[in-house]
Amino acid sequence: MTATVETSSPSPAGVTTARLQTVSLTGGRGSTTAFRDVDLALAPGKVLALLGPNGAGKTTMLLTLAGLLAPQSGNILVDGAKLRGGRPAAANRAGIVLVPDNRSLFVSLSVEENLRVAARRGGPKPRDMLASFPALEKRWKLAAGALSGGEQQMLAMARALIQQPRVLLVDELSLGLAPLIVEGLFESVRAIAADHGCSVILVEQYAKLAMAAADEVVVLARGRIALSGSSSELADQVDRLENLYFDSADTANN
Ligand SMILES: Nc1ncnc2c1ncn2[C@@H]1O[C@H](COP(=O)(O)OP(=O)(O)OP(=O)(O)O)[C@@H](O)[C@H]1O
Repeated sequence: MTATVETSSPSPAGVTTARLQTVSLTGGRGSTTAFRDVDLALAPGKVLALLGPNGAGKTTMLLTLAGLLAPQSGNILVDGAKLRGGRPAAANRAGIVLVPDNRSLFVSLSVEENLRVAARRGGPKPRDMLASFPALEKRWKLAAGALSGGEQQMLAMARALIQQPRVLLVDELSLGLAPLIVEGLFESVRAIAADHGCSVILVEQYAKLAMAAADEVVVLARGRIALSGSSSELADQVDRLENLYFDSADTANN
C-alpha cells in the first residue's frame, strides 16, 4: 500500500510546494530493497514521526534522503527541486541535514569546536546555538566525549542546526536516554521546526513519545507505508499501530 501524507500548505499563488517531497521512493542496499513506493509531502515547519518495528526500513530511508544511499527508483525533491540521489554533498547543499543515531560527534573536540567545524561561512556562529540549547553553555570548553548522553544529543542537534537545515532528519533521538530528557529534546525539535521553518523527520522506536512531538505520523512496516495521518488522528489508534509492530515481528520470526 502506498499512502501520502499531504501536509503542505498552498503558496500565495495557490501552488502547493512541499519543503520535502518523495515520489514513489524505493531504496535499500545493493539489490536488496528495504522500503518501496514511499510518497511523502511535508510542509515547512512540520514534524513527521517515522515509526515502525526493527528492520522496517526507517534508517535506510533517512540514509537515502541524505544522499548516503542511492535510491533504487523514485524521486526526492526539496522545495520542488529534484535532487540527484546518492550525492550526500548535493543533498546537504539542498538543505538536508542528518543527525545519525550514533550522533557522530568529534569526541576529543570541545562543544565549541564541534560547532565551529560545522558552521557555514556567513551563517550563525557557535554561540548563537545557545539560544536553542542553553544547557550547553556550562559545557562549552569540555570535550564532547565528556558530556552526558542528553548533552551529546543536544550538541548533535546544535551541530545540525548551525548548518541552517531546510530538512532535518533525526535518527533515534531517544537512544539510551531517559524519557524526561527525550521529552525536552523533542520540545527543542518542535521549536527548531517552528522558528526556522525547517521540516523534520523523526525516526523513532518509541511511538507515543514521538507522536506527541509530531504533526504527522507515518508507520513503515516491512518497507511499506502501513498507516499514516495526523498525530491527533492516530493518537486514537495506538492499538492498531502496536498490532502493526507485532504483525511485522511475527512475519520476521516465521
Ligand atoms: N548495513 C547493512 N547492510 C545490509 N543490510 C542492512 C544493513 N543495515 C540494515 N540492513 C537491512 O535493511 C533492512 C532495513 O533496515 P533499517 O535499519 O533501515 O530498518 P529500521 O526500520 O531503521 O530498523 P532499526 O530500528 O532496527 O534500525 C533490514 O532488513 C536490515 O536487516
